[in-house]
Amino acid sequence: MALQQKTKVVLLACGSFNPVTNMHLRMFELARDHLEDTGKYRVVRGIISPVGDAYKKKGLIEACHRVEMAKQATENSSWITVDDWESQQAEWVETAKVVRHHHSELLSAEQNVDEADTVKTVKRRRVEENEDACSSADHNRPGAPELKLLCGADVLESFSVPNLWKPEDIEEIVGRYGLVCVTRGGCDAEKFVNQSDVLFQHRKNIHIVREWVTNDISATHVRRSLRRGRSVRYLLPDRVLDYIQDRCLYSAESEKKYTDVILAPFQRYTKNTE
Ligand SMILES: Nc1ncnc2c1ncn2[C@@H]1O[C@H](COP(=O)(O)OP(=O)(O)OP(=O)(O)O)[C@@H](O)[C@H]1O
Ligand SMILES: NC(=O)c1ccc[n+]([C@@H]2O[C@H](COP(=O)(O)O)[C@@H](O)[C@H]2O)c1
Repeated sequence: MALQQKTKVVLLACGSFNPVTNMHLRMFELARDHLEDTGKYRVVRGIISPVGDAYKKKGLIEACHRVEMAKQATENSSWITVDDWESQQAEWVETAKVVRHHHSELLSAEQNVDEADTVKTVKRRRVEENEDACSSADHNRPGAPELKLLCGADVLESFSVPNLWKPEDIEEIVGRYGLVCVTRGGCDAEKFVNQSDVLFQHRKNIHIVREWVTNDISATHVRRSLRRGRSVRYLLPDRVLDYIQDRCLYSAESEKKYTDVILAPFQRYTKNTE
């Protein structure tokens, strides 16, 4: 009974995943525990959405590899999946648009279930018409799942970087969908929310998840260690490490990619404000 009243949540993480690390996976587990501890939510799915190549971040290797590594990393997870829609778009896609896309996918999936259920329910009603009223609880459908953006505190703090995010996108993400933010060394997420009027206004929709074990595994650190021939075992799943080593994916050469190229959001917003 109580389980049915909980709001279903799908967590969406957008990022480079260059490459996916154990911390990316842990971020999902921490967020799920945190939301479910409130007693209000049931986290039903996690989605990793690697950014497309057009994001042009320094050292970003091809999306097909980043997607494949994320798939290998989540192979044993019962609830974290990888979606390549964003990575396949020719242009860089704003995160608010990615969230909108996944939200509408969720709603249509839910609608399909509803339609199938309506047919079943009509048939079943004919059989159950004379049955005890208590059995009608069986027809209650839980609401559509909510989609929340999952990120680290560095992404939250990047909201204040000029020309990186559109204010209306931030408002839409925190106001309409919601944000789950995992603390990260060097960032003070609570303070940041308190100092921003728009974030403070939507603070009930911003869930800050504290990672008590300081864990600053970063993809940058992994790439740097790989270039230097240092071990990165246990910082990322073994399958991902094998995938990288089999293809020599990260090198001094790959790190030079997009050097001196302006990051897609800066390019877009700087142009638009001229
Ligand atoms: N150690 C960490 N703690 C909390 N959040 C993290 C951590 N590592 C990554 N994240 C979050 O995971 C998401 C995707 O991250 P991303 O792919 O940019 O990884 P990254 O390690 O920050 O990458 P890079 O080092 O290349 O900048 C982001 O929301 C980021 O904040
Ligand atoms: N305006 C925006 O929507 C905006 C700006 C900067 C980064 N992002 C996203 O945040 C993520 C950040 O990834 P990195 O931390 O690897 O740069 C990416 O998915 C990127 O698309 C979105």
